[in-house]
Amino acid sequence: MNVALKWQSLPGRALHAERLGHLASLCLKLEVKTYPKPGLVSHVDNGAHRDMDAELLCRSADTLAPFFCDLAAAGAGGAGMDRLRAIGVAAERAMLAATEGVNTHRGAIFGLGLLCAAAGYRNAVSVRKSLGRLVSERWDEDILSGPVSLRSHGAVAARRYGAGGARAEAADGFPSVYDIALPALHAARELAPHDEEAVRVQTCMRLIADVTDTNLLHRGGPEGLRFAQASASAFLTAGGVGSSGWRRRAADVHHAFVARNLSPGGSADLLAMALFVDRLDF
Ligand SMILES: CC(C)(COP(=O)(O)OP(=O)(O)OC[C@H]1O[C@@H](n2cnc3c(N)ncnc32)[C@H](O[C@H]2O[C@H](COP(=O)(O)OP(=O)(O)OP(=O)(O)O)[C@@H](O)[C@H]2O)[C@@H]1O)[C@@H](O)C(=O)NCCC(=O)NCCS
Ligand SMILES: Nc1ncnc2[nH]cnc12
Repeated sequence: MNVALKWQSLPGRALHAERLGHLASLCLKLEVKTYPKPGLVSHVDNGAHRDMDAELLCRSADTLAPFFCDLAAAGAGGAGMDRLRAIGVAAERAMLAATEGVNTHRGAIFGLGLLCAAAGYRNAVSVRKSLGRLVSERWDEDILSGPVSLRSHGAVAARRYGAGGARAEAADGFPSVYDIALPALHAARELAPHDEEAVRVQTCMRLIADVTDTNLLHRGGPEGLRFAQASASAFLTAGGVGSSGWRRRAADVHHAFVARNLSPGGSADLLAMALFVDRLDF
C-alpha cells in the first residue's frame, strides 16, 4: 500500500466516505427540486417523461447513497477502475430494482461515483488537487478503454453523431462541470444571492446551452440538440435569472422542450455533479 494512503485512520475514513455518499445523494435530490428545468422531471411536473416522477428520482437517489459511500471508501483505499466499475455496476442494478427498470441515474452513478472515489482518495492522501483532475490523472485511460455498451441510447448517439458523452467527460476531468457549470453557478449567486433554486436553474440552462447531451441527441437528433441549445442560450442572453419575469420565461422554455419530447438528462446529471464539487473543492 502507498505510504500516503495510511495518513488517515480507518474509522475516520469510513466516516468521511459515509458523509460523501450522503452528500452525493443530496445533490441528486437538489437537482430534482429545481424548477423550471427544461424537459426534465422536478417536484412540480414530470417534464417530457412518462415513466419518471420526482418521487421515483428521490427513491433512486436514496438507493444510491450506500454505493456512493462504497465508491468513496474504495477511492480512499487506492482502488483501481476494475473495483470502481464493479461497485458502479452493482449500483446500476440496485437502481433498476428500486425503480422497476427505469433508468433514472445511470449517467449520474458514473460521474458522481468517480467524483466520490476521487474525494475519498484526496482525503486519504491529503493532496490539494481538484476532484476532476484526480479522476483524470488516476483513471482516464481505464475509463476510455472500458467495456462499451452497444445498445445504450448514449452509445448509439455517440456512434451516429460522434458525441463523447459521459465517458469523455469523466476522462477529461469533467470540463463541463469545471469550465461551464461552476462559473455559471458562482456568477448566478451574484445575480440571485438569496435564491439557490434560481442559481440551479441558471446553471442548468448554461449546461444545456453548451454541452453535447447524448439524451438530447437520442430523443431529437442534431436538430433537437440545436433547438435545445439555442433556447437555453436565448434565456441566458435575455438576462437569465437576473431579469424580471425569468420564472415565466424559463417555464416557457420548459414547455417548448416538453412539446418536442426533449429531455437533457446529461445536463441534469452534470448539475448534480457541479453541486457536489461546489461543496467540496476549494
Ligand atoms: C459509461 C457509462 C456511463 C455508459 O454510458 P452510455 O454508453 O449510455 O453513454 P453516454 O451517452 O455517455 O451516457 C450515459 C448517461 O450519461 C448522461 N449523459 C448524457 N450526455 C452526457 C454528457 N455529455 N456528459 C455527461 N453525462 C452525460 C445521461 O444520463 C442521464 O440520462 C439517463 C436517462 O437516459 P435514457 O434512458 O437514455 O433516457 P430517456 O430519454 O428517458 O429514454 P427513453 O424514455 O427515450 O427510453 C439518466 O440515467 C441520467 O443519468 C446518459 O444516459 C456507464 O453506464 C458505464 O460504463 N457503467 C459501468 C459502471 C462504471 O464503469 N462505473 C464507474 C464507476 S462509478
Ligand atoms: N430531473 C431529471 N429528469 C429526467 N431525467 C433525469 N436524469 C437525472 N435527473 C433527471
